[in-house]
Amino acid sequence: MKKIGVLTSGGDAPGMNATLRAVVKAGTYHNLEVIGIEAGYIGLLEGRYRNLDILDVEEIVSYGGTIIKTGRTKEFQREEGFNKALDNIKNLELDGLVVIGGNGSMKGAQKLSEAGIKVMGVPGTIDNDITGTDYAIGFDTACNIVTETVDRILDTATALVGSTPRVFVIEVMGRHSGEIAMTSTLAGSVDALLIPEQEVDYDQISANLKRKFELGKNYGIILMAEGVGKVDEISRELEMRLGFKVRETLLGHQQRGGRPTAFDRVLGSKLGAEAVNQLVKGESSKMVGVRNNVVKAVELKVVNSDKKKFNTKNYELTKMLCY
Ligand SMILES: Nc1ncnc2c1ncn2[C@@H]1O[C@H](COP(=O)(O)OP(=O)(O)O)[C@@H](O)[C@H]1O
Ligand SMILES: O=P(O)(O)OC[C@H]1O[C@](O)(COP(=O)(O)O)[C@@H](O)[C@@H]1O
Repeated sequence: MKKIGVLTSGGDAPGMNATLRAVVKAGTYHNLEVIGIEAGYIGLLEGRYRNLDILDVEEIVSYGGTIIKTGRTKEFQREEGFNKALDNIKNLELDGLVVIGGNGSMKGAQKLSEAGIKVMGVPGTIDNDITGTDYAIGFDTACNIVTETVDRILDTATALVGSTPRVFVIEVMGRHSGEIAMTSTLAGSVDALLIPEQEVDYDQISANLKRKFELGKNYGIILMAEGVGKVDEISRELEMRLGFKVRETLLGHQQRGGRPTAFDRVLGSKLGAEAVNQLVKGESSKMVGVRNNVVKAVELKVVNSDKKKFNTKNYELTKMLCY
């Protein structure tokens, strides 16, 4: 093995740069040339790439985003585009490819491996919705940003006394996954959680809030994942039941920016280096992940065959903490 490629794909996630640094460092350590492919599968289609050496990545461990850019492209999923990508991998004479990304990216990685390319996946998505790993790179940073937002809203919620209680609904990312909202509910002072994995019961939420208001609490904080609906519509539903104005916060892409937490830097460093170690050992068609604090490689076909198991224990705990 002489030359490997690396790309970041799908939604960017804080910690992708720490992962890239580890890939380049581990590759260089193993005497490999490392090629950074730009903008995910777009770079494979368009032949956009550059050499990465240790000086390119020396300082990036603390940066958000990804220095080689990420991207989404439907063309890669079509036969013609996919074949173009395969030709470019062959022209580049890559002996292996590290794909850092989310669920869609892992599906693309599996297709490449089925076409004979030696591929190793690394889970990178703030959504933490990938089977085969307890944590994906970026999730911890996103949860910290959401937790800080809840703390800030809590300060203003508790400071101002009005004629009616003040209720705040915060929409966080997660089209298909409530992981960010659920974990941040465990971390902050939250009264209700709305996630796409569970049916939303507006009556139960407003009854719980009213019970707390009767106890003397004069505010409420609700976290909802974007997969449940729009924050303004959810707020109107709650207003109808509560009988007063509900305030909305749409957190958006702030959750994907800024410096990665130490957790995400360490995770990215471990998984990036392990992806290269696995390729050097001759392994392929796998994704490196962390299970019970141990770094392990899982077959991509297992990763892609199942939706990540919902953490029922965490959900039960949120019900108690929100009560
Ligand atoms: N089923 C698939 N087969 C092949 N490639 C895919 C598939 N799904 C997604 N991809 C590729 O992976 C890219 C990233 O996927 P996407 O779902 O947008 O992000 P993420 O990897 O973060 O989940 C897509 O733009 C597409 O090029
Ligand atoms: O940046 P975009 O294209 O608006 O995408 C937003 C989506 O990307 C994410 O931040 C990350 O999703 P992926 O990692 O699966 O791409 C989602 O939470 C969010 O719904």
